[in-house]
Amino acid sequence: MPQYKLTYFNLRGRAEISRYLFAYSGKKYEDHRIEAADWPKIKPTIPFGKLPVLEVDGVTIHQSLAIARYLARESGLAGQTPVEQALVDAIVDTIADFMTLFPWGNRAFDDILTNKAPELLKDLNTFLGDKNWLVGKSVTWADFYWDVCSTTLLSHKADLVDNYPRLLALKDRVQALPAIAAWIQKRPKTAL
Ligand SMILES: N[C@@H](CCC(=O)N[C@@H](CS)C(=O)NCC(=O)O)C(=O)O
Repeated sequence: MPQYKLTYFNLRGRAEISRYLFAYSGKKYEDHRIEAADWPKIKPTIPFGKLPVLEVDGVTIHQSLAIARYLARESGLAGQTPVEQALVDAIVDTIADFMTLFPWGNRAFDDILTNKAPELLKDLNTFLGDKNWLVGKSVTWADFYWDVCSTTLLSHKADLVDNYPRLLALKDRVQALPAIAAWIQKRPKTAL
């Protein structure tokens, strides 16, 4: 079993999708959380100077979605066929595009949630339809990514998904997976 070390700030943020994947797969890893005050001295030691990074037996992988995709492939959560894998990636990229709209900490945040989120939610809801999972017949990391990102969005606007009970039910389904439920219970409580 490789030695894994995931380094990020003490936030859910861009590392939480990988923490879900570790939790679900049961793989042991070091959940290394650095203090924001220590970042300036750590940054020059990190390839490409951004977090998260995942060290796998001494190899450092950067970019949160590359890390998560790698973990998902390792655990059979990346889709069962090449087409499913492409659809999983497309859904993740769609949600990621939306998340990158946010100037975090800026007042425009509320405008985006009110004016831009409905388009994404409508399309995701249509894509989900009456299926249990976004892609294929079993859970994938696209379902995890929806749960992780929407949890952050809902912490800013609690009624954001109220018009989409199937998307809310999908969150419940993800959070009811025993390994995910156990992780949510024990993870450090952070605002983001
Ligand atoms: N696309 C990259 C973005 C990485 C990124 O912007 N990370 C932020 C934290 S969420 C960071 O390291 N900020 C500190 C800095 O840029 O010095 C990813 O998904 O990993």
